[in-house]
Amino acid sequence: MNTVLAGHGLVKKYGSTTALSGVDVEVGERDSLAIMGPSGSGKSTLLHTLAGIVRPDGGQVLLRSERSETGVPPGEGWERIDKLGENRLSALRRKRFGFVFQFGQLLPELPAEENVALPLMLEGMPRGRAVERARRWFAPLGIDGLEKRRPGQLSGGQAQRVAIARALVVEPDVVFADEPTGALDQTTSTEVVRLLTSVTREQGAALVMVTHDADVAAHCDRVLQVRDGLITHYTQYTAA
Ligand SMILES: Nc1ncnc2c1ncn2[C@@H]1O[C@H](COP(=O)(O)OP(=O)(O)OP(=O)(O)O)[C@@H](O)[C@H]1O
Repeated sequence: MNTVLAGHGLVKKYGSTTALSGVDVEVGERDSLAIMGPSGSGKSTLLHTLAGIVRPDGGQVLLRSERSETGVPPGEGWERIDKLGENRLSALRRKRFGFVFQFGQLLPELPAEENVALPLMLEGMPRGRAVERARRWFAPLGIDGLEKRRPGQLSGGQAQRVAIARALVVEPDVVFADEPTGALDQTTSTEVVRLLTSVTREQGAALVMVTHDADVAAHCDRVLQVRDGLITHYTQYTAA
């Protein structure tokens, strides 16, 4: 596996609650990892720690450095993202990570194409170019023709596809998905997770997904079970 993101010995405490008790986890290019476990077991804390949203109390989060033009990572090859200052961390999150949540969290007043273009505009790309780039994602995600619709005019499954397009538009190294199918029926959920895993893989990105649904998790290469802040089980579906 060509590792892109790794957490080593991750510990996170909230007062007297230990949400993570020393977790080791890695994801690689084109790799998809599902995180499962009972409510309160530490799944979201693990995803947020890997994504640089929650800072761990112990351990390290390492992200492979961006490749230079020669293809060789500069410096030592890894960024300790748990040690970065807030400004660098949020810039890195915008550029190198994509996020999909349970409810797409699309901006209701903007048409779908502008919702997808938003991360590019935040990076300073002019609106016209960003929207043109955003439109390219609609056909691969099976939502062409819906570019001008506002989120309120989309079904739950269509809105999640727009959210997936928005996560991928920056060509991130890692896509984080927190219960991306939690609000969808079984059939739509299967369609959405199939797209999420296949398009992420085609982009060469890694996928880290929290889900309660074993059928959804089975679309990932590996499934990790968390209980009381510890990994209790790994299932490998395909050779990494
Ligand atoms: N911001 C916080 N402040 C205090 N305690 C927290 C905070 N976030 C999480 N916790 C606690 O840490 C533990 C792990 O929470 P986490 O949200 O990671 O679990 P989860 O497995 O994602 O749960 P669920 O499936 O219910 O979303 C729980 O006991 C939770 O109450």
